[in-house]
Amino acid sequence: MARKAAIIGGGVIGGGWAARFLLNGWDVAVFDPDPQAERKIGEVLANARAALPALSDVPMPAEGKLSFAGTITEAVEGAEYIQESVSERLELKHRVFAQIQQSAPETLIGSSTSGFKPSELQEHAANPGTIFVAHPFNPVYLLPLAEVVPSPKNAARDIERAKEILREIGMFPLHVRKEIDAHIADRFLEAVWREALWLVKDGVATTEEIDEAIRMGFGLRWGQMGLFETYRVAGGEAGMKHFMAQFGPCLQWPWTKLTDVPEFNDELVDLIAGQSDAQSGHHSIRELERIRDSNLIGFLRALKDRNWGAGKVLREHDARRAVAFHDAAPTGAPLVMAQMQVLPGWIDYNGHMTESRYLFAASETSDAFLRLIGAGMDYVAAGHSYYTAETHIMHLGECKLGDRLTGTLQVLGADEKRLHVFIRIQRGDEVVASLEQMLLHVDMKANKTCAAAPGVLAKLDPITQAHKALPRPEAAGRFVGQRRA
Ligand SMILES: NC(=O)C1=CN([C@@H]2O[C@H](COP(=O)(O)OP(=O)(O)OC[C@H]3O[C@@H](n4cnc5c(N)ncnc54)[C@H](O)[C@@H]3O)[C@@H](O)[C@H]2O)C=CC1
Ligand SMILES: C[N+](C)(C)CC(=O)CC(=O)[O-]
Repeated sequence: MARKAAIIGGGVIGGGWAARFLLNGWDVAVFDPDPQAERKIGEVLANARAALPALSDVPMPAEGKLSFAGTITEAVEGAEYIQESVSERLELKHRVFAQIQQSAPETLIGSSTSGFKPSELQEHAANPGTIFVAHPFNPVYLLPLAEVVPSPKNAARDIERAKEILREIGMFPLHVRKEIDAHIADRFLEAVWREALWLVKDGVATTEEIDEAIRMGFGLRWGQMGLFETYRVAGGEAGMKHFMAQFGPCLQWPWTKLTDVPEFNDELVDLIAGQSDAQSGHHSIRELERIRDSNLIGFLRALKDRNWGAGKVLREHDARRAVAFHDAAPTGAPLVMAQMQVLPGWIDYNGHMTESRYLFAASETSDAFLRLIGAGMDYVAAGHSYYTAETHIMHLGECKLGDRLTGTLQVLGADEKRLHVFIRIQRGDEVVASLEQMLLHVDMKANKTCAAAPGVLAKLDPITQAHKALPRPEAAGRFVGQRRA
């Protein structure tokens, strides 16, 4: 029998909660008077089904059953857990809690509220001790954080049970020990939001410039080390105390319109530095720098794979250097088309780079070559592309975490429809894998081969001719299991 959660309020956030519970195997009953609620939740659920499983490396549980209740009473019947996500109006939340507790007086109720304190939510409640804050972040089905904020009226065992339920659906329940308006995260968001509104209002920056300032810089840092660990590293080997000493005086400078700041004194420095030492002191600064850099490489590669934000910048930089490199460099050698680093997610249970990542590395190499000859994303968007029809991979060496790899490409032959290449994945001068591939040029709409565009062939031909002078790789034409000479 699946466990049941009740979602009261099925908008942006309630829909996300419903998806999070459903995809983790819970049955979900939603109550929302909006006649569009079922459609809207269906759209959120479609997003979640397309996204959440991609984060899992184990099979997802069977999806729970979704139902839409006609009343709050029907929704909460038999529910083990209730999440309230109605509009951010305190009197509305009070009314909803009262309706819930008429039929479920003992069931835990998490509120998605962005800013009300639990003690405010609990006012007038028949059983205030079951109401607490469980504040999520949009999209709830992907972002794990839920700020769990109790008041003294909540029993510790109830809060621990609520936190365990949130963990079971893949969330990170951050226990906020002292209730305050907007909890922890929303206070940061509000501070940044208000400063951003001033910058736009005063004509200092546009919304786009502010977003670029975030996602090209500190946004990447905050996503993997937050604020304090980032600044600890920024303090260099002298750590947080040095950082505080250097940047403490800034608190008196007009660096923000938020002017209510704590007095900068030794007590504050010792408090911050002491907690930073307790949080991160088990790593040296150099270790933190390597962890930071490895995390940022993973983030940036993920963004590059999607050609988004800072990843778009990386792709554009590659394209510029590729053209410059190949315009200048003689094409009488295999073309160096890709550089990559073996990331933690590439390591398999044998402790080395997993086999599929060699094909990924070759794909990065061939994709870069296709961009070089004008058959990149814009060419694909116009309806033509090269599809890989055949690959022979030879695994020649083990790659380990952190190895820096290079992908080179040699054209073995080409005509208007076919592109026959030999790719080497190298660690320095060592070839750790070779891949012989045949790619076919395709009309994607007709889904059949066709001649490549004259502009593409014009860029491909000189490389093909130049590569005829290269020695044919010994492994070219081999079949699987063929004995080596
Ligand atoms: N939108 C966001 O980025 C975030 C919002 N929150 C919080 O989540 C809560 C919901 O916000 P959103 O989902 O963004 O708002 P929303 O406007 O998308 O959804 C609110 C839903 O409540 C429904 N509703 C209104 N009265 C109701 C009632 N008596 N019974 C049941 N449903 C009722 C509405 O029909 C609507 O579908 C708010 O407390 C908000 O502060 C929390 C985190 C992020
Ligand atoms: C803007 N906001 C206050 C609704 C933001 C949140 O509450 C959390 C989030 O998802 O950013």
